[in-house]
Amino acid sequence: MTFTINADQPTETLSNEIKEACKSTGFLYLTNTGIDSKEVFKISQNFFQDTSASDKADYRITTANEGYVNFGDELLDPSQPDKDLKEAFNFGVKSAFVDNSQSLPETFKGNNFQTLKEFSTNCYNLGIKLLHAFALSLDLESDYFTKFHSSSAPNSSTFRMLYYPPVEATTSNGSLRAGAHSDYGSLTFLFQNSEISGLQILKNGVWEDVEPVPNAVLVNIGDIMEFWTGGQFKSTTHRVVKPKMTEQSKPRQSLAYFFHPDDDAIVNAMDTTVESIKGLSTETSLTAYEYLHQRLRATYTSRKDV
Ligand SMILES: O=C(O)CCC(=O)C(=O)O
Ligand SMILES: [Fe+2]
Repeated sequence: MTFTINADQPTETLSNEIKEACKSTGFLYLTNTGIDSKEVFKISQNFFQDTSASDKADYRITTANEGYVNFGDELLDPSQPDKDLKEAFNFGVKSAFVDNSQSLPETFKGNNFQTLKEFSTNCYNLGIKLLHAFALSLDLESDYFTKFHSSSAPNSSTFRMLYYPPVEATTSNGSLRAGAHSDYGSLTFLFQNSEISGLQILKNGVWEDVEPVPNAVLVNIGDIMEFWTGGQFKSTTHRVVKPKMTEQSKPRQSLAYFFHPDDDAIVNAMDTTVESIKGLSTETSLTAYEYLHQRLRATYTSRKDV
């Protein structure tokens, strides 16, 4: 993982710099994003560590993919025998922060709500800047992608807090904190608490460590963007393994912002010589909503909510 790029530069230059990263692994670190995640990490830590199991259960994940994912609930890679070693909380970006319709635990209300909402808005704005840069790097009109990412239309963008408890505090035999998967949307921003290792990407059949870079935001391309660009941008498989022995007494925390197109956006693969991308014919024309649910169904045959 060698790409570390300064976000604070004109979109035209940014587009030149990110092009190679998007076409090779689809993973890159962005520095100087201006997004401060410190408070959000604290809010997340308080929720996972100080909320009772029964209070958490009141907000159990819904069929709309919003709410609390209990430890042992999720299996990102269904070929694995053991569930992921993690807890999570999903905010539907539109329902939590635009419509105020997602029911939230007390700890996410008041000032904390404002902090979370601002963080989510900052991620959205950075996402728009990157989508402009993506379009320019492919010699397209600069609004080619952004016009399908309005902040208010129905969309599946999700802000997710992740909490991986200390390994020694769990009794599971599982070895993966997050099973191998690729993300589904346009792009993902991942904020990590920098001292805990474990994230890996699959490159040419080999798992490679992605070491955290302090104060940088990890960006990765999602499946829908890979399809949209006719396979030019890569949505790479990744996972989170248990950390080094010396770090196993500490939890890993991360914050993921999954940026998706509007549900009704029609996604067609650009001119391409590739016949299919991740099992889907490039002749197919789908809405972003249909695409997402097709991918979810293919990956999570055991999930009831799709
Ligand atoms: O927690 C992490 O570092 C990665 C999580 C991830 O890849 C995901 O939730 O999609
Ligand atoms: Fe992921």
